[in-house]
Amino acid sequence: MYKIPFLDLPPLRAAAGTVRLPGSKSISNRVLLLAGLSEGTTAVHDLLDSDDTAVMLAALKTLGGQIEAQADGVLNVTGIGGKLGTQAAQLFLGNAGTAMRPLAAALALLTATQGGSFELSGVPRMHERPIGDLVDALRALGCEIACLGNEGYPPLKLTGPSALKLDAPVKVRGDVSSQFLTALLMALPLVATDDVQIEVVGELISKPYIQITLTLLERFGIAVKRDGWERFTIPAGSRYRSPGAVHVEGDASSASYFVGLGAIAAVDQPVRIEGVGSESMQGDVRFVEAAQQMGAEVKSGPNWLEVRRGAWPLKGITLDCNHIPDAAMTLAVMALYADGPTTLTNIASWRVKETDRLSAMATELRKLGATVDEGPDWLRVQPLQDWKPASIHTYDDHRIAMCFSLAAFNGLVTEHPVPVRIEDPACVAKTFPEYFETLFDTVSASVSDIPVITIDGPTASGKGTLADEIAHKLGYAVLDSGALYRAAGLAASRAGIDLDDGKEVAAVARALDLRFAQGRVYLAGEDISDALRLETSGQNASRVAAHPPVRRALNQLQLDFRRAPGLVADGRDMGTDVFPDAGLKVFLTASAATRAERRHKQLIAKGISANIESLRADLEARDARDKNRSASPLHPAQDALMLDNSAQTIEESVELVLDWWARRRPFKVSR
Ligand SMILES: Nc1ncnc2c1ncn2[C@@H]1O[C@H](COP(=O)(O)OP(=O)(O)OP(=O)(O)O)[C@@H](O)[C@H]1O
Ligand SMILES: Nc1ccn([C@H]2C[C@H](O)[C@@H](COP(=O)(O)O)O2)c(=O)n1
Repeated sequence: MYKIPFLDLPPLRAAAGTVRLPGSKSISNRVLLLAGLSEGTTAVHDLLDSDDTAVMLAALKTLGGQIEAQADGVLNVTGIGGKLGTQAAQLFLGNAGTAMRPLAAALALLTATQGGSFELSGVPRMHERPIGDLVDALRALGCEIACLGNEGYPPLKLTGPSALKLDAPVKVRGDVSSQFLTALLMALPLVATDDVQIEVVGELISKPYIQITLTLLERFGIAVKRDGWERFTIPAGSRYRSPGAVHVEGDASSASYFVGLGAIAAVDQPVRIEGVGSESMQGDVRFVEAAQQMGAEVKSGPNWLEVRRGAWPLKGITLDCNHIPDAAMTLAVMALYADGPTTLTNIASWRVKETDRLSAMATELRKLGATVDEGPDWLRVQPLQDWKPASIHTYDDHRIAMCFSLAAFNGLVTEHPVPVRIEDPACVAKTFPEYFETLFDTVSASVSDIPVITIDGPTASGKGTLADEIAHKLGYAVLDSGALYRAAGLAASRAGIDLDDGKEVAAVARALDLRFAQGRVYLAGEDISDALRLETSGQNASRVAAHPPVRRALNQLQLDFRRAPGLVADGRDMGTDVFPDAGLKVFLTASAATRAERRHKQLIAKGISANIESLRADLEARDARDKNRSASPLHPAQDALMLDNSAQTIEESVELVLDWWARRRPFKVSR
């Protein structure tokens, strides 16, 4: 996951490949609660691992549930069998509506019948998300609930025991959030000694989510009787029983980004999405129909989808999105690529989600240059030709971060493509922690659009340290090109080849079986990272690097590191020869004395004895060879910025280079 302040998406061009979706958030948290309330142990397969499921799991543990993770990723949840394991607790539920609402209802009823005192709280935004209609329904049943901040909003305090009145139908509003009805449907089986009726007041929104609730309740032994979408009856004697094992479907709302991706950019090959398909129980799978209306070509199987671009530009549509409230946000960004306006209606529920999504979508789309009109429950988006480089604020809302990634394909409709900045990309942790990694595995960009920062300079000037830090802060990949020359020198000397024989060493370099993973370097499967850092490896690298055939042999390997979202490359000729079009070139130096001292410290820290004078002599000899060779000698590129860090800390160098980079980015918002 990219835990950085912002992630810049370069202009993207095409998409293809297979995406395995993380588990559905709605199903995951419902299954966890039902398993947590049941008798027996439930083996939960393919559970979503995210912020929202983490708070639910923590709450269940506090209430007496037992959670055990198996080595294969399956989670065994042993439920409380309807009996509270504690009489008092404070539960922090983050910004997880799928935890706050149903837990509040279940715990209110259990507290009423078994006694206790519980506080349910969340992040500040959770305390702005209404829960009053559910609280009213629970109070009418006899539960004692106090709103500790504003009336009708969390945090909540539940106390008991108190007498429950279950003989009259429980009334709950269905037109603000369907989660209130879901909460009652999941909680009332805990106390249904007689039939309990729920009556929905107002038109029920998001019916597919209620269908998920009913389907899962049935799996846990509760056969709710449904009379239209207005009346539901929990049968007398209902009791939760574990079904033994449950498989969580992939998240259909998360599928929408890849369906959108296919519709926009899968021209040659489809985007295949695994985890949801024609047999999905999730309502958001019907997003596929909306994408088809906009022009997508979609094939499907029971739990997969394959999406390609059909009509292009996409077709503007008008759609009542009541049945796909979450996925519909993706349509608002797809609309930028349409042939006419797209109007999304019946989306008032957007206003009470992680943020006021209606207002947020309109604001952020306008930053891109789009013309957007909004009403209390609708949004109209015009197609966009004149794109502006925008820094998208994400409001701690995973779906805003994910759907705006589709704006990075603007190069398909404009001659002047722009990058898109996604602020706080880690907010995707709510449902799809690896979203951006998955996206980058599925898309391609024009090489010249992928940003590169080069850091060249003499040995021990701190290039690697600076490159790693900058790359980490920007979410970019790193190329330590010296490691390639070091590996070539190591492999050649192990093979007994004369290091001055350029042709022979080049043959070795061409055949190198190198792999880079988690900061380590592997040669034919062997971890050679430590061997590469030896001083002899540095000297040997400098020798083999002087041969033009060796440099040519390693050239493509270096170019292959240039992948979205970007690259920081360090070496001797990164800015001069390998990436001459780099967006920022830094030439990093420090005095020979400083560099010898740093290298000395580095070696001593590793437990390797070293002499500072001979280190200095070695590095000066290496500098001289690297500067004076004919092939790609070490010298600053004409357009490089010079940085002597002799008197700087690492942090100061990093800040300075990030500042130089920020000044070259087209975004208005400063770091
Ligand atoms: N600005 C700095 N201030 C103090 N120490 C630094 C600074 N930059 C780097 N160092 C330290 O200097 C040592 C050498 O840095 P590093 O290995 O990054 O250099 P390099 O240029 O990549 O070397 P090589 O070319 O040999 O790979 C490290 O121990 C690092 O922590
Ligand atoms: N782009 C590069 C990178 C490295 N080399 C050579 C010259 C260096 O002395 C040697 C080791 O590099 P280091 O790991 O110390 O950065 O490799 C080069 O010629 N061009």
